[in-house]
Amino acid sequence: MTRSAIRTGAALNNVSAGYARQVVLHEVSAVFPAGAVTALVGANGSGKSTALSVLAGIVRPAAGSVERPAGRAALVVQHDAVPALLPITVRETVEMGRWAGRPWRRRLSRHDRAVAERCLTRLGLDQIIGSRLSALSGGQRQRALVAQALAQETDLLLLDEPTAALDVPARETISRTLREVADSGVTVVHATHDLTEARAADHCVLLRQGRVLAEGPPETVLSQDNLLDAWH
Ligand SMILES: Nc1ncnc2c1ncn2[C@@H]1O[C@H](COP(=O)(O)OP(=O)(O)OP(=O)(O)O)[C@@H](O)[C@H]1O
Repeated sequence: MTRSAIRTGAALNNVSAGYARQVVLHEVSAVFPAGAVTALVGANGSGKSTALSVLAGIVRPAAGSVERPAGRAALVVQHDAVPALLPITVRETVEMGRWAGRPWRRRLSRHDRAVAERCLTRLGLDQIIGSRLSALSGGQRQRALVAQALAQETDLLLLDEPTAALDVPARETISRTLREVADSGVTVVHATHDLTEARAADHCVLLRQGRVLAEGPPETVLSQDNLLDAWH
């Protein structure tokens, strides 16, 4: 993606943010292009999840500003952060995506159900729609969570290590879906430790100890020197 082709989908402008006892992000500025997949890369604790939470509006910056599309963002947290014993089925999990931001107890429309159905199929979940979330493997659960996020039909899709510890087919299903969603105009941002995946992104933001070490095309951002810097 050339600089001139970049249309901003979301951006952090000089953002400092963190938690009660700790500032995690220090004056972070980064652009997340619309209609593109951005990989957020960095060592453990470098602030990737915190940056996603700031973009999602869950963590409020102590300083700086956040640009994002109007409406809610969909955030897919790491699947082991979701209580495995939630007594709901795969279908219910995905349909919950249609409840997001709506009045409580409003019935799902035919359109809502059709959208959920499409998302279930897209993530290859047709055979297990009636299964309890608690009965699924990590990869199946992750695909259900991605389908739930897609069902929200947002312009900003954020995912925290969506393919970590998944087998190759599950990883490919999710990566292909993220690509298709970005091609439809959505701003997709995923945190990843997988450099192959990061290199397949359109844009890359490399964090080191809560600061942006490099931003731009993956082939330049993920240079040997930058990677050494980021991990030391
Ligand atoms: N909810 C929270 N409350 C307090 N501190 C937190 C919280 N979430 C993260 N932190 C702290 O913020 C720092 C950055 O963590 P963060 O999860 O953003 O990094 P990360 O790059 O996503 O790490 P990883 O690759 O391990 O997932 C860490 O020191 C962590 O302990």
